[in-house]
Amino acid sequence: MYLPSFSLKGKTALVTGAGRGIGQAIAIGYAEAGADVVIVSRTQSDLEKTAQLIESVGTKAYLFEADVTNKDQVKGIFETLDLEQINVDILVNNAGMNIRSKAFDVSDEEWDTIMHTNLRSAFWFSQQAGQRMKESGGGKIITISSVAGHVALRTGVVYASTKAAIIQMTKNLALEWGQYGINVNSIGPWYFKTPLTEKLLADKEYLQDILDVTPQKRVGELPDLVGPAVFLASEAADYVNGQTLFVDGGMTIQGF
Ligand SMILES: NC(=O)C1=CN([C@@H]2O[C@H](COP(=O)(O)OP(=O)(O)OC[C@H]3O[C@@H](n4cnc5c(N)ncnc54)[C@H](O)[C@@H]3O)[C@@H](O)[C@H]2O)C=CC1
Ligand SMILES: C[C@H](O)[C@@H]1OC(=O)[C@H](O)[C@@H]1O
Repeated sequence: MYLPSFSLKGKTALVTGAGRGIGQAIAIGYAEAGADVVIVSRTQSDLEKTAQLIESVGTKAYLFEADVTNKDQVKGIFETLDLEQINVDILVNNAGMNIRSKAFDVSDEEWDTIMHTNLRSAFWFSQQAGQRMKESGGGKIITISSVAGHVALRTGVVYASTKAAIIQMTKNLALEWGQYGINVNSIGPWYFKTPLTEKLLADKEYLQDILDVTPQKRVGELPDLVGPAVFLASEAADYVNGQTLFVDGGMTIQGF
């Protein structure tokens, strides 16, 4: 038999920023693939909506209203999961944000907010989940990067730097943790319509600029991202480690 399983039945996934957008889509997609899902975000009402959608599919949702830039709250999530004997088999570091300032205008506060939200929080969650995965024999860690970590975009140098750092952090964690049966990979999306990008994508000229550099001539639809996220979380990707999978309609190979 050659076809490995793409099912997540019997697994528990933790998804940060699962209250809306890409994180919510991945959380629901994981539930559709059979996983129970620990969902983390700052907004309880968003979490409750996602939980309802997960439970309508028939798996369990565990809600944590938390700020991923607060280390005590991050540690507290894992301490609670330990007490409830809930093992995280799959971690998706998705929470992220952007302030699209020009380089000359970036303030120290903006630098800190973007770096802490996008990069440091992913490292903290990876440390917490990775330690437990090492003890339990393995697991999957997936961090959401961006094409902005691979090619230069006009959407801000700090954000791009966090996304490039995620790509390298993914390689280094895979190097250290592969021996424990932990697969550490990253997904690099191009534009997908979410609250983060809605306003930009509503601007017809901006959207045309995007399509002009996208071989598939469309922005991503959330199922386009959930498929790769399920693949990387499943047994089908057991020998994929340290990689970044760009889900971009061909944008990163666009030449002229
Ligand atoms: N939408 C897009 O076109 C692209 C998005 N991405 C990345 O995908 C990820 C998700 O993006 P979207 O769903 O579009 O964004 P979004 O803004 O729609 O959702 C982000 C989620 O993260 C949560 N979050 C933000 N800061 C947080 C904090 N400090 N603590 C807890 N939760 C926090 C928000 O509450 C929200 O639920 C981000 O890492 C983003 O950089 C990457 C490439 C393209
Ligand atoms: C594609 C990028 O990750 C995305 O584009 C935006 O405008 C967002 O702020 C992100 O940078």
